[in-house]
Amino acid sequence: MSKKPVRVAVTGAAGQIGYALLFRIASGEMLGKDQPVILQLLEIPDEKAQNALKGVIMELEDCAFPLLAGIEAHSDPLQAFKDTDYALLVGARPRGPGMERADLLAANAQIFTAQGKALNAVASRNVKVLVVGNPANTNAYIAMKSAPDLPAKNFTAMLRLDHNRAASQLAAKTGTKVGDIKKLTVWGNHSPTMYADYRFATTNGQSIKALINDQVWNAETFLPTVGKRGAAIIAARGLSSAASAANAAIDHMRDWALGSNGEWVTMGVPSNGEYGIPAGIVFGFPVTTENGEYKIVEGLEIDAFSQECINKTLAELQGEQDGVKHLL
Ligand SMILES: NC(=O)C1=CN([C@@H]2O[C@H](COP(=O)(O)OP(=O)(O)OC[C@H]3O[C@@H](n4cnc5c(N)ncnc54)[C@H](O)[C@@H]3O)[C@@H](O)[C@H]2O)C=CC1
Ligand SMILES: O=C([O-])CC(=O)C(=O)O
Repeated sequence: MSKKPVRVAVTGAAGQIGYALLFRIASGEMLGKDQPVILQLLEIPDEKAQNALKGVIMELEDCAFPLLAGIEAHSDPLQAFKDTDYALLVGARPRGPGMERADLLAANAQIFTAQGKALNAVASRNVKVLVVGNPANTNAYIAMKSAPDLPAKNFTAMLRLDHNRAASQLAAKTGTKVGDIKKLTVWGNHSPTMYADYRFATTNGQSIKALINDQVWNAETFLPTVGKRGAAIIAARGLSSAASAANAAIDHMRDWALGSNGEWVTMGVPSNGEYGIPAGIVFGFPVTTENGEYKIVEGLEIDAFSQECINKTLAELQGEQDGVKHLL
């Protein structure tokens, strides 16, 4: 018997990430080739954005995806999030000329407060939320705080692009295949302060740290390359990462929904105090996933260098959280 369709809400659906994301969700790459989906798409109530969304919907129709059981276009989050099982919050206010970080935080705080409240009011009580729009960790924190009737653990932020970027750099450095890399993680904020940590990672069962054996490369080449990769893409393309961001969103949601088969993946999730990260902070952690739930990998040793990196990214997140405190 065929499965009942699930509802997938995507915000910023007419944007660049949306264009790289929707077709893959509709073809079954996120939730499985046997799972029908209804897409509930949200864009701002602006003629140009709504027209662009119509065009994307026409293209989705023209793909004749057998798993696509319905498509809706909305400009109101209370409609877009109705009964939704999955919510990918991609749309966010980009930084404009002369805008300071605090202005960006305030503009996005408004968006994610409203969307958190709407999820709280109308989404499935088990909705799984992924925040992609930047600043992703803090936006996820705002949405979570604005949705007190939903489980906090259902609000997550996207660190998977950083994880995938790190895996790719390590595969190149060790001359091995990216698919052979296990037990990699990225701690902290989705920003240049994130700490990509390969101390536990293996490739074909061999320790990557032992293979590379070069802390100067780690500190002076690897970490800045992964941390500044978003800026490098913008410099090269004139636009920020879109296909790779959409790919990471698919990876994040697929693993959360369908399981990681015991492998570590990185998710930004609210801390329960693990590794000394204050409860509630949405932080990149190593997790394993099973039966639609994630579990933080605990008990890893944190050495002095790693602690310093974790403290730095935590301090940045706490600064962001302080910057929006008065709005929550
Ligand atoms: N977490 C991560 O790893 C990454 C995050 N990003 C972030 O993802 C976000 C989206 O990126 P792009 O698709 O390239 O941007 P984009 O500007 O091409 O598209 C964003 C879309 O969101 C819409 N939007 C804005 N506010 C909205 C709201 N309140 N409700 C619904 N829709 C809204 C806009 O109309 C626009 O169509 C940006 O914040 C970007 O910085 C990008 C790459 C990686
Ligand atoms: O850097 C940006 O603006 C987009 C982003 O988050 C990334 O590519 O990691």
